[in-house]
Amino acid sequence: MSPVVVLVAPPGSGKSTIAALLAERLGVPHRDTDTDIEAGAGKPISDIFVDDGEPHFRALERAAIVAALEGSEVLSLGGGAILDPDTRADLAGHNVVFLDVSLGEAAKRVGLGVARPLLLGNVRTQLRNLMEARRPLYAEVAKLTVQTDERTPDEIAAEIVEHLG
Ligand SMILES: Nc1ncnc2c1ncn2[C@@H]1O[C@H](COP(=O)(O)OP(=O)(O)O)[C@@H](O)[C@H]1O
Ligand SMILES: O=C(O)C1=C[C@@H](OP(=O)(O)O)[C@@H](O)[C@H](O)C1
Ligand SMILES: [Mg+2]
Repeated sequence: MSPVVVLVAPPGSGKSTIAALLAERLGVPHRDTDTDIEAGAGKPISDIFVDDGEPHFRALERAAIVAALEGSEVLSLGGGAILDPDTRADLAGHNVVFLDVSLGEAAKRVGLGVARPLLLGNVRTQLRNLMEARRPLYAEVAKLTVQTDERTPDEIAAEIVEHLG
């Protein structure tokens, strides 16, 4: 088995939102590795970062991805999933879509909450650094890139469904 489609991209691009919509349209379940990690750890990602540190979160994330790639859902990953070279290699055989987003739009969408611990402090600066460093990695794993600025989640989901045939 293999996921119907796997969404990768920076925080605020809309991975979790678009994956849920896609799943609804395609009549298959939605799976989000961040949700799986939180369920397994019994606490939110922000607490995992504070209590156990980022390396521990990345280890949980890697395990969640290995398990999810065995499934057949619409899959949304966390923004940093592609930092792991083994994950990038594993994604090679999958239907991976990169949801592209500008810095300004991503910053607007994530807001100032504590749910994304890597963005704490100056959200815009953190996001810019992270997007610059990761852009080549998203592009490397993606079979399709979809622009999300000034488009509704419904429009984006429709474009992806069209490409899936
Ligand atoms: N195309 C879009 N236009 C406007 N807002 C969006 C769009 N896609 C997602 N959002 C909003 O942006 C925020 C982040 O979306 P989310 O799906 O959590 O992103 P990710 O999982 O990539 O971090 C949510 O509040 C969501 O409703
Ligand atoms: O970019 C990252 O490294 C992260 C993105 C988050 O997911 P979203 O991209 O869904 O916000 C979440 O996995 C964690 O806070 C780390
Ligand atoms: Mg998400």
